[in-house]
Amino acid sequence: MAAGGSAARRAQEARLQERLLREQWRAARQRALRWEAASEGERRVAAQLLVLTERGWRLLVDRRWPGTRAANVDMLLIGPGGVFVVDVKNWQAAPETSDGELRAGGESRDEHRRKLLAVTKTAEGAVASLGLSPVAVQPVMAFVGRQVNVELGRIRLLGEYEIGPALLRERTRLSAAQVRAIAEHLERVFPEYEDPSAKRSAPARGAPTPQSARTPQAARNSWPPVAGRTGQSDRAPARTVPSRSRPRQPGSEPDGLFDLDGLCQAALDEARQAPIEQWMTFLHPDQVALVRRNWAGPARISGPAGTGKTVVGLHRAAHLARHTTGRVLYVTFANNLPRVQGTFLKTMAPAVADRIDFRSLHSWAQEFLKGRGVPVQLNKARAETAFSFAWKDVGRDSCLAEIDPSPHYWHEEISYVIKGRGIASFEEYAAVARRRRRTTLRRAHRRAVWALYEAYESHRTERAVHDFNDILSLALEEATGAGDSPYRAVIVDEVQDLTLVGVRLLYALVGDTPNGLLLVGDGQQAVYPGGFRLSDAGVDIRGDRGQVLRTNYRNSKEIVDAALAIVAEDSFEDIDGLRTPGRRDVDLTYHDGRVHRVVKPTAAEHDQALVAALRELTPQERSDAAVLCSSKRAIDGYQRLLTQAGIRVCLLEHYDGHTVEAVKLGSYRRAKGLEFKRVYLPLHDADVPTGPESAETARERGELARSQLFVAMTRARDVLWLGSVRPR
Ligand SMILES: Nc1ncnc2c1ncn2[C@@H]1O[C@H](COP(=O)(O)OP(=O)(O)OP(=O)(O)O)[C@@H](O)[C@H]1O
Repeated sequence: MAAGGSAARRAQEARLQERLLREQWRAARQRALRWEAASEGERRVAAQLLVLTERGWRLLVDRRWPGTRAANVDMLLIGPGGVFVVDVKNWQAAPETSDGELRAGGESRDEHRRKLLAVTKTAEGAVASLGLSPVAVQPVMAFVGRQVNVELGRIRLLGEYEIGPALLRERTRLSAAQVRAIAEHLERVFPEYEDPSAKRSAPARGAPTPQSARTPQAARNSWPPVAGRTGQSDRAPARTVPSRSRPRQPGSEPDGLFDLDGLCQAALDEARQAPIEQWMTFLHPDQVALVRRNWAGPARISGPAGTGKTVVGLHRAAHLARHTTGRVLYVTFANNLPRVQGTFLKTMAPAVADRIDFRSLHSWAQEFLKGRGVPVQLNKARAETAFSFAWKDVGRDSCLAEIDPSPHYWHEEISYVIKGRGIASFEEYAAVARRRRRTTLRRAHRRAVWALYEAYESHRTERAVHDFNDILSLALEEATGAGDSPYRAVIVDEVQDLTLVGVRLLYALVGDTPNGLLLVGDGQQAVYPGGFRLSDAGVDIRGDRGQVLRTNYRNSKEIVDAALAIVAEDSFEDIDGLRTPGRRDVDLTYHDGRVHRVVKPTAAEHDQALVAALRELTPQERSDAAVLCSSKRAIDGYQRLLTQAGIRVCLLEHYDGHTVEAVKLGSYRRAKGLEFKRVYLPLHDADVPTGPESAETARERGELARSQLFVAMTRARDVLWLGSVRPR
């Protein structure tokens, strides 16, 4: 559509929004004015919130705080944006926040903050029993006659006129059915309050029941949330900031009760926002229990693909940030995943997002070293040159070439076994169990590898450069015994992809402190060579500190079966040392996904079929689709092909979790931890050996290729497109 056309459409939408809001506002105002059951302050705030009930929200007013004899909760508001516990304040003096404390008129009012947090906890407990994540429950203090919009820890302080727009602007977390179910549950848990000292007057006839201001179904449904595009949260990052509260300017309030402009703007913002993924809010009660569990030391969550490990990890991060004052590090091996996870967490738990660092291990280690004044000269290309020289000098003509003439295998041996494990002497290397390495190396071979390693180190230091392993080793040295860790807790996602030195480094940051280290991952999804056992790192996980998730929430049986068929013969050793068969049992909950196999006689026809399949999709469907490839060359080729075909592409390395109207394109490895409604794997079987491999190194490479393909296949929720070329 032309720019002018879309501007006209937007203006028309805005006019329509405004007209409908005006009608809803008039209806709500009439009801609020007739409603005599509440105090003046509550009535004024409720008047603001009643307009939300026209848009699918449910308002419970003046409820008894369960477990107390006489305490009440002013309001519980349940809507598409989540559950809000609202405490109304009609104070003479403006609220102030300083050093995390609530004050007014120069005096501490912190008991009000503590009470609101306590009652919020009760509400969290109530919704947790429905499988709703506690992070969806937010405490709000509403100030009558004030203009204020600040945060005090996780509490939002909002003025009478800000509260409606602010809550309306919240992203959609709950469906209409969920809102209904939660409201009904909370209505039971928080019964109507009866003031023991004075009975309040009943509402006027014809007015809605004040304790549960419901609207007729038709009216509530007249404003279903509209799926929009931006996916951006426009809330400021959560922090405690000085109060900017000031009395409302006379004349700035339209008609005394409502800020119609604010509501209109909020409604438009809401319409532009994409619906939040359901999974960010909902957890199974078993998952809620893990999120809240108190662990006396390091803990681990494992389980097959799609079983909610990351979801639990993210909620756990939010939970820890909420219940401690320190920072939380959420770390993975891959570069792009932390950006995506950070975006999800910000939407899910904005109040604590600024206390959780989402980082890839190497970028974090580099920054850590920089902060400590340790010079780092990371240079991948020059380090690789150093290895090429070393191979030429001492590798190429050694006994290693008999096992595998490709320098690549021996480069991996140095990276993942010697340097990845921090091995410092030949004797140590000679004795080490080379986890997940298939070749049998006799002492003479190990000597040759060690000579190659020493030559590499000498060429590397001559060039004064570091490789990625050096960064981790330097950081480990720096962190060991430093005693002043910047983190209260560390959560490691996809832990199976780390090297032993990487795990030791993260362990050094928090040690055995309670709730300090949480390792999340699945050995079957290892996409890098080599490996380690937790015991090698000295991490002791015992009893209930090792948890296994078994319900796959992502893939249908057809997709899981196709993926498991690839790795069925590959048993694997996980980081606890347990050997597990490739074909694992998993409980399935999702039934709609299907596998679409496309076999063509030539590469050109195969690629045409891919383009045709992508062209069939609507723009919305394309933004939920990913084309994944096993090599960089294939990615470059498909990027050209799709772009020429007029299909917009977003490389996975640029994807940050916000919705983009483009097909995602990237490698199997970069797709780790992500998921898409449609996954397209062109030439998926081209590089994957299926028969028995004779050479040990080929066997190892085959296993790794199958693991990577397995990871790529299990990213698919609704459609898994598998392309192959088989000449006739
Ligand atoms: N209790 C739940 N109810 C519904 N969906 C859920 C639940 N828990 C997780 N999910 C969904 O299941 C999918 C997989 O979750 P998640 O990515 O956390 O799994 P994972 O175990 O980390 O997967 P992988 O190891 O394959 O990366 C996500 O779409 C998530 O939203």
